Amino acid sequence: MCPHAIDSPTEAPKKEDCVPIDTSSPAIPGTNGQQNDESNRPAAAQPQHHSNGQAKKNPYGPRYSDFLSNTSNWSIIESTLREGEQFANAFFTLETKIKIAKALDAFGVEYIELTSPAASPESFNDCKAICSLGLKKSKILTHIRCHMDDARLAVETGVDGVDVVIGTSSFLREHSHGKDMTWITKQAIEVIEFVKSKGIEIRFSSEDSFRSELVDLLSIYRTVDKVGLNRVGVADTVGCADPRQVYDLVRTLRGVVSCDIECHFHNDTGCAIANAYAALEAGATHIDTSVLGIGERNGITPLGGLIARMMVADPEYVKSKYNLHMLREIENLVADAVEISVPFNNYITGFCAFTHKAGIHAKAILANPATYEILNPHDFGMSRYVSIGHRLTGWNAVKSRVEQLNLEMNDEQVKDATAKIKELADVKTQSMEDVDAILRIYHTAITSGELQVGQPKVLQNLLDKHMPTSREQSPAGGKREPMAAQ
Ligand SMILES: CC(=O)SCCNC(=O)CCNC(=O)[C@H](O)C(C)(C)COP(=O)(O)OP(=O)(O)OC[C@H]1O[C@@H](n2cnc3c(N)ncnc32)[C@H](O)[C@@H]1OP(=O)(O)O
Ligand SMILES: O=C(O)CCC(=O)C(=O)O
Ligand SMILES: [Zn+2]
Repeated sequence: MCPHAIDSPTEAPKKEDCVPIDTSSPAIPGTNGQQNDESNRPAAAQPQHHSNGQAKKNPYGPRYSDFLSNTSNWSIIESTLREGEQFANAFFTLETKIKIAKALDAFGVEYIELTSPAASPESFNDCKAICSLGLKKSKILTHIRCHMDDARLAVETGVDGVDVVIGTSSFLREHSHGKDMTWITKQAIEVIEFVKSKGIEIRFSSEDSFRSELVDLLSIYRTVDKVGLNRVGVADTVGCADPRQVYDLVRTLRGVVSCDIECHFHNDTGCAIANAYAALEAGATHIDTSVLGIGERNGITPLGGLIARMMVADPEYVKSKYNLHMLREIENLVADAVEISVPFNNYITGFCAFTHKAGIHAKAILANPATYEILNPHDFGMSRYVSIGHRLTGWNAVKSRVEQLNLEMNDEQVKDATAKIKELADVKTQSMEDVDAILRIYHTAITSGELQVGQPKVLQNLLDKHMPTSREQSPAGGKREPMAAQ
């Protein structure tokens, strides 16, 4: 963790306290060796097949009634280097911006949005420098006010497109720029015509769309669409919208404009990913993201969270477009740059995103990972873990470890050893090393005849002799829950 982290870190993960089940774990009985067999994953993550060989429909994909849905046809406008720069802790040097831009390009985002060149001389220079990188996949956009001075600067930088924004809600019309809809419309047309005349892409967006009058929104969007532009944007600037409101507005807008529709969602009330999904269902074409969701206040739709959601809707489409194994690297890069930790519960890459703990879950996961996983960690270069050294463990999970350790034990013996692990874990969580030692001591004693099934006291004496720390209290009096995996 970086020294100036503003996140309150949870306890460091302990990968060694878990059983990695991706690599060599043998099957548990009665499961036909399927614990790592991803072909067993249901339609949520891959199409299933009828006996006639035809692919079954993904139950999480669009339904026939979703004729507007673009959940299998959408693009990312990655705004870490614009919205993300508005995050309280962000300061990006040109070197860092270049690293982030190259990583996003390698990941495969369609667009990278940069801070306005009007913000400062360095912002102007950085914009030019990133445009001259010649990225392979991502087009470069910059984000400006609806103002000719900003537009002139923007086109000088060499960007592929310009994202223009102006507030249309009464809040912003009164307190931000003080202009009415007539002025906004006239100004928008002038800026759009100018940017178009330079042969680059142009998008017009209404800031604070969800607190704007619908009639104002539809009127200005219809006007700019007639003028001709690449996209119009809808922005939930204060994070007030819910998925139903988003669906309704985007569906209405889809009937009014013929250009693409971009959407931008703040996460103040926790709806940023759901709103992005609802927007795509209603016919939006582009979603704004930032890495880890960083942005003004608590940020916007996170790149990883959007990917997680869209993988469920159409895994093959997402995999075909993006280099998913890079997600963790990009998140670490940005987390370091803005001096935060990746949250423990982060989508896909959080340290426990693919760690299974409770015995009931562990048994089923070992039989078929799709039982308790809607996403496959392998798709993102991640591993799955089963945590067993705690009081919620079960004999099936312990048996899987016994087999990994190549110890010959029957089910009765495994259950007996499991009871001991649970007894000890009632006092303190057992590390993977502890669990392995208990199992080895148990195995040796049972094989030599020193121990019989159902003799917990004899077993405890053996553990006291060979593993004197086995009953030690944890510093928190045995109440501390384990951290499971990395
Ligand atoms: C919701 C969003 O995230 S929108 C994007 C936000 N991004 C930024 O603000 C980029 C960084 N900003 C900056 O560097 C500065 O604010 C600048 C360079 C854009 C402007 O700086 P200043 O000229 O000092 O003005 P200041 O920031 O105090 O106020 C904003 C000005 O822009 C005007 N304005 C605000 N929004 C818009 C808009 N969308 N279109 C046109 N003008 C606008 C305001 O009326 C105000 O003008 P004023 O100088 O006549 O009062
Ligand atoms: O340009 C846009 O569409 C969005 C601007 C923005 O960051 C916001 O409104 O929150
Ligand atoms: Zn924003």
